[in-house]
Amino acid sequence: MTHYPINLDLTGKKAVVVGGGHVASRRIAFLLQSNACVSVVSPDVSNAINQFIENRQVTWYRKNFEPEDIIDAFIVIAATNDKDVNRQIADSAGSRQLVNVVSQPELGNFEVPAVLKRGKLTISVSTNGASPSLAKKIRDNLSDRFDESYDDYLEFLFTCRKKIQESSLPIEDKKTILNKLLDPVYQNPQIQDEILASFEAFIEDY
Ligand SMILES: C[C@@]1(CC(=O)O)C2=NC(=C\c3[nH]c(c(CCC(=O)O)c3CC(=O)O)Cc3[nH]c(c(CC(=O)O)c3CCC(=O)O)/C=C3\N/C(=C\2)[C@@H](CCC(=O)O)[C@]3(C)CC(=O)O)/[C@H]1CCC(=O)O
Ligand SMILES: NC(=O)c1ccc[n+]([C@@H]2O[C@H](COP(=O)([O-])OP(=O)(O)OC[C@H]3O[C@@H](n4cnc5c(N)ncnc54)[C@H](O)[C@@H]3O)[C@@H](O)[C@H]2O)c1
Repeated sequence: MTHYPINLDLTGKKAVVVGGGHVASRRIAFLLQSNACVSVVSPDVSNAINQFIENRQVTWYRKNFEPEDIIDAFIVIAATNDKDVNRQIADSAGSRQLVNVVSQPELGNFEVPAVLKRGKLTISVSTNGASPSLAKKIRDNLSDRFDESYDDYLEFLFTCRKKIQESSLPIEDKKTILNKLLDPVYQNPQIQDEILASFEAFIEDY
């Protein structure tokens, strides 16, 4: 079996995380970064989750799981340390809900990759459950190669691409310029500023 990789827009979508431990904390942090509307159902929560609750970023239902907790959720994370409860969560979900089961991934319909974010750049690494530790190691190795300067570089490329698309250049020239901008020289912030300051002159050179 092989999985279909996608990047979901979760803005304003209801996410319910069941369990308040280590894995739940990781899931919640990422769901919040994705602008989901997050609730947690658990008798206790980690310090990290408690901080989110105090900041009113997450709603806490301090209780054990019951099937009605996930009725209107778009995305459900079964992250308790009780396999029977995780199975019950998966069984309670409807066929149109996204469900991730952290202890028995085959009971859900998606798995979570190891992720490196640099602004608009997302690098996701998955081993389809063969070795989550390898996914994490590869992600960590890539973090030096794609350092924080990529945040600004991606913004620069995004701005340039919009300008190039709006221009009346022939499609082949547009592609040529877009590819030129991938030369490492354009990762230099000073050069990026210079190009943006006189963009018309820059595209005329090509
Ligand atoms: C990548 C990452 C993303 C994240 O979770 O955020 C992730 N697991 C991470 C780490 C990790 N997980 C585990 C260890 C201990 C070592 C080990 O057991 O190997 C470590 C290492 C560590 O913690 O250092 C234990 C573990 N994991 C799963 C099971 C159940 C099973 O395999 O059946 C068990 C046994 C539990 C038990 O003992 O009961 C299952 C899954 N874990 C996945 C993702 C999905 C497949 C991804 C893939 O293969 O690429 C999948 C299938 C389902 C899912 O979770 O969606 C995250 C690192 C990212 C980060 O740190 O940012
Ligand atoms: N997918 C992964 O990346 C990964 C990594 C490590 C472990 N795991 C698996 O995930 C499970 C959870 O790991 P963890 O480190 O977060 O565990 P944990 O012990 O830190 O947290 C478990 C949480 O589940 C809550 N809980 C227990 N029963 C509940 C119920 N009936 N209703 C609601 N909440 C309930 C507990 O109160 C606790 O907050 C592990 O048991 C293991 O099987 C998965």
